[in-house]
Amino acid sequence: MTIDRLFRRFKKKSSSEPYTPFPGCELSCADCENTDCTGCTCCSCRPAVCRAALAGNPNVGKSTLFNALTGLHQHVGNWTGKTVACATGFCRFGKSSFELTDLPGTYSLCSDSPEEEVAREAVCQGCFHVIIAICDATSLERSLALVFQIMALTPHVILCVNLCDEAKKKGIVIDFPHLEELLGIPVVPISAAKGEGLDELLKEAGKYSDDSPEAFQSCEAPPEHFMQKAEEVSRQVTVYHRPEYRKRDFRIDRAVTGPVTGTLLMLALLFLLFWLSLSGANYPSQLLSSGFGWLEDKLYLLAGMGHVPGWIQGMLISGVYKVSTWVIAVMLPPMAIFFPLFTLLEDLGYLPRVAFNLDHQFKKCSACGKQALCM
Ligand SMILES: Nc1nc2c(ncn2[C@@H]2O[C@H](COP(=O)(O)OP(=O)(O)OP(=O)(O)O)[C@@H](O)[C@H]2O)c(=O)[nH]1
Ligand SMILES: [Mg+2]
Repeated sequence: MTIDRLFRRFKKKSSSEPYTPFPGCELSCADCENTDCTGCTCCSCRPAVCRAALAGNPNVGKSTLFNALTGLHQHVGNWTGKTVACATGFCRFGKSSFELTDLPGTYSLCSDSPEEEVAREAVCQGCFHVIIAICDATSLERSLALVFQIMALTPHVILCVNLCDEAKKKGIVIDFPHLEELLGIPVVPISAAKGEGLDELLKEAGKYSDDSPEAFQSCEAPPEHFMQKAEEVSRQVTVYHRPEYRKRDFRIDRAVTGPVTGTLLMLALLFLLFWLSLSGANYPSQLLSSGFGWLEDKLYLLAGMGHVPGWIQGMLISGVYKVSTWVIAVMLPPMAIFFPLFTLLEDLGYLPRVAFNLDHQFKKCSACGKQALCM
């Protein structure tokens, strides 16, 4: 997709000043109107780039926001731990240019898993003008703990409350002005998947571009201290209009992660998935192979009419054609069944529960439950 098409696409979403993704350009001038400044000669001044980090718990939509703003394609999915290394992208909003860094999700700045260390190092290095701390509107109490940890290190924090569309669906109402008052930092509600609230977020972030980044010490306070504060603040600003939604979620969660019910359900679902992929694939496989067989006869007929030498017919039709179509007929149907079903389970949020259920067993082999999803 060309920059112009991207520009037009993003322009449509934005009501006032558009944000414009552009490829890696360190030397973007705030006054330069070019969307791609690579090799631009009019930028004689130093770049006015606001470096912002997207930090937050796993699965709160950091990469979704990063992709929406930069036009890049970071891996997005409904389970935790997809982003394991920092990714950088650029975008522009009005006269401000932004260098955005998508960090791996972390629950705390004191954690010691490799990807969480990457996030901690990035935040503490102090190379960002502002940290955009992303929270999940549907579970504010959990996500706010990390925000408090970041706030203990730097005042340059914006709280971005994502998944507001989901919260609305579940009848969760958050008093954002009160939250802003309690925290003393800007709070911007967004829905990254729908591209809502992104203008306001960039407007807030742009205000920090003149501040100079500074390095911080890693946080020393115990995470429990921040968790308590997070619960308190969340209780004061959140109203649940449909508590039955929460209760139903809890009940389902308890069933799918329970030691007995969770394991039985997981085995049954995995069995069903493989059975559907293998048995269900037989019919389309047969159909494909008879179709390819019919085409093979026609190809031989055509080759005979064209007086193609027998050894070339054998090499091309019995060799290349037959082998490739055989592989397609055997491999394509199971994949066409397995991957959409797997994606459905992912979107339903079941895969993180599988990772949770298998974590204990995987730990015994010095691995972790998340690795089960790749197997
Ligand atoms: N409904 C809704 N879903 C969203 C929104 N933002 C993100 N999601 C979904 O939330 C899930 C997680 O999004 P990611 O962007 O992968 O989350 P992440 O924070 O980068 O996760 P990690 O890289 O694992 O830390 C995906 O299934 C997204 O489609 C939103 O605003 N609304
Ligand atoms: Mg991510």
